Amino acid sequence: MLFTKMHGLGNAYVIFNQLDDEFENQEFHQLAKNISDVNIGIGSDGIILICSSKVADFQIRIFNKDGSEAKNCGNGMRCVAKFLFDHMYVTSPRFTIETLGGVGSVDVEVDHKQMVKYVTVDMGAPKLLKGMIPMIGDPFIATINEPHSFDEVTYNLTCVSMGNPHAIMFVDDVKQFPLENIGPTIERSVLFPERVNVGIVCVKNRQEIDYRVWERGSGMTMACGTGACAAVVAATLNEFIDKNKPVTVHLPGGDLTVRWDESGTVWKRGEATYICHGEWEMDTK
Ligand SMILES: N[C@@H](CCC[C@H](N)C(=O)O)C(=O)O
Repeated sequence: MLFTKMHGLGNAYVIFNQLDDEFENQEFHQLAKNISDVNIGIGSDGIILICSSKVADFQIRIFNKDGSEAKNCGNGMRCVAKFLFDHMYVTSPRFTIETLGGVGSVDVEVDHKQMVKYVTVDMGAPKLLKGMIPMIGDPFIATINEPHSFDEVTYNLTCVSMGNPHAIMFVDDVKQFPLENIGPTIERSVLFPERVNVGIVCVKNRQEIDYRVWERGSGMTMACGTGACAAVVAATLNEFIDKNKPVTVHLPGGDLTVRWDESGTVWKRGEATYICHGEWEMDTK
């Protein structure tokens, strides 16, 4: 089966184009675990399948490194948009992609070789109520700077769903904060029945934030597109930054520009990059 490995700011996915060549009888959860493994597979943060859609131009399915299926993937959307436009599955620079979290539109910008360099994704409106995250507690209230204790330490959480759930904390220094240790505890806390992506944010000024993430199902990654959007929404809700102004999000893998506009939509712009193309040997697994 032919694959393309791509990354969005170091958040790497092995992409299988199912438009021309479909997997037969595959157990995708196990496949994602095998492929993502750096020793017995290709090594990635997960896999993405590009499929046809009844409601949008294309559909993607996203599987994390641990085999769990995710509802949305901001970096994956940019990678898939680049793949589809560069390989001429679409000629219009604007098209739509369906995920389990809904339909988003993408706008591509090309370089001098007519290859996609930047992609802007309409990430939709964030969901804030606990019932929509989902998170235990009153389903009709939002979680903004709410104290919760994990491993006997209290952290203030702001929770945002961008199709997938994010718990955001504000810290003084994202590099010094021990996210590797506390991330897995919060991810699997009883507070979050579907687990959660855990992000830390340091606000540099009203146009710039630092962000690091522990991803549900994939662990530490170099970037998370939905997480960067959730971080900007959380920083706005806590009045550190302003709605409708573009914010540069500095991630370990590079920068994204995110804007939460007055209509409620979150826009995200950034790069997508090829790593390699190859063939996955189905028979040997
Ligand atoms: N890295 C992605 C998000 C992938 C899914 C996430 N781990 C989840 O399970 O919700 C992104 O760029 O948004």
